[in-house]
Amino acid sequence: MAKKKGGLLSMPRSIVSKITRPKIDTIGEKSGVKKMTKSASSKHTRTIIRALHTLMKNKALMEAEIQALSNSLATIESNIALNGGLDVYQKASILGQDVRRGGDSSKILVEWLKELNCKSKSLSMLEVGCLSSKNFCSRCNLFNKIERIDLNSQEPLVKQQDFMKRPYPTGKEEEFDIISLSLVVNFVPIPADRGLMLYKTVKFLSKENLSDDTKCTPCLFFVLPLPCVSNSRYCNEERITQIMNSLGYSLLKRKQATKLIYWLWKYDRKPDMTTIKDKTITSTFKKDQLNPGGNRNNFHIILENKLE
Ligand SMILES: C[S@@+](CC[C@H](N)C(=O)[O-])C[C@H]1O[C@@H](n2cnc3c(N)ncnc32)[C@H](O)[C@@H]1O
Repeated sequence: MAKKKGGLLSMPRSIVSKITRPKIDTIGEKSGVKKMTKSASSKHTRTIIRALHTLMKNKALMEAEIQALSNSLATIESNIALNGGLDVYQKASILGQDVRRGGDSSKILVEWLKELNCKSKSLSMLEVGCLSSKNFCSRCNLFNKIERIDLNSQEPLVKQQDFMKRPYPTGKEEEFDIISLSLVVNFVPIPADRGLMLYKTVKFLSKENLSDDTKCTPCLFFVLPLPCVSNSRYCNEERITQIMNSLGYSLLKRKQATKLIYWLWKYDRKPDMTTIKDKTITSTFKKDQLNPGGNRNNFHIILENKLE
């Protein structure tokens, strides 16, 4: 449940707040159980007994909390299953694409690539969160290689793979000119994982043309539902720009539609010039209240200092 390992740090705060520390930490250690003799004072024995009571009370509290959390988890899981899970969600997304935005988002990517004179026909792309191998970019003749992945593949041309667990490239042939993250980052439930996902994109991009202003690759096509930046307490477009800049990206194209926002970001800084050095980024982005107020959502992206 909690990420940090070790002692109280790993417990939910609700539990920790109810836990009282016994005066001695561990029964049976130096404090005297083993050495206890008839001569032990009654004060000393009372301390040991009280400590054990406290530990047992803490244990019972924790077990009750774990049971409650496990019940809540089971309810959430059964609700997900009742709604058909990811599979039904994806089928609804495929059906919903045309109605929602007059075609799939890759149409905008292709328009932009053409506008930017990216007509090489030899581009490679990694499409993360791919629902269909028949979308616009698959029919546009700009790409000579498209690798499509999804957590739950809907067809054989889409590989079932979690981008977060994809091994990093070991050579140029495993890198891509373009990565597409269309409506995927908002799908990731944990804000720090959203940041990690964006960070990981740079690992998979080709480093060729990095500082060549005349080229539009390597680049990232990034799409979010508009309310993620227009109506979130903790995120706005400026924050997205800061995060992307800190990762070495500069904005090439932007389009705001009624429900979605699209960006094309060029990865244009040599690794030694970026803010990422030795797996540490100098700028960190936390859950800062940027737009306080009611009727707002809580979408945000956390970019942590230390990255894998
Ligand atoms: C809302 S759909 C978007 C699909 C499509 N890209 C679009 O723009 O319509 C989000 C998809 O992202 C996929 N996804 C989320 N996290 C992922 C990850 N870590 N690796 C691969 N796919 C992921 C989900 O399985 C889901 O199919």
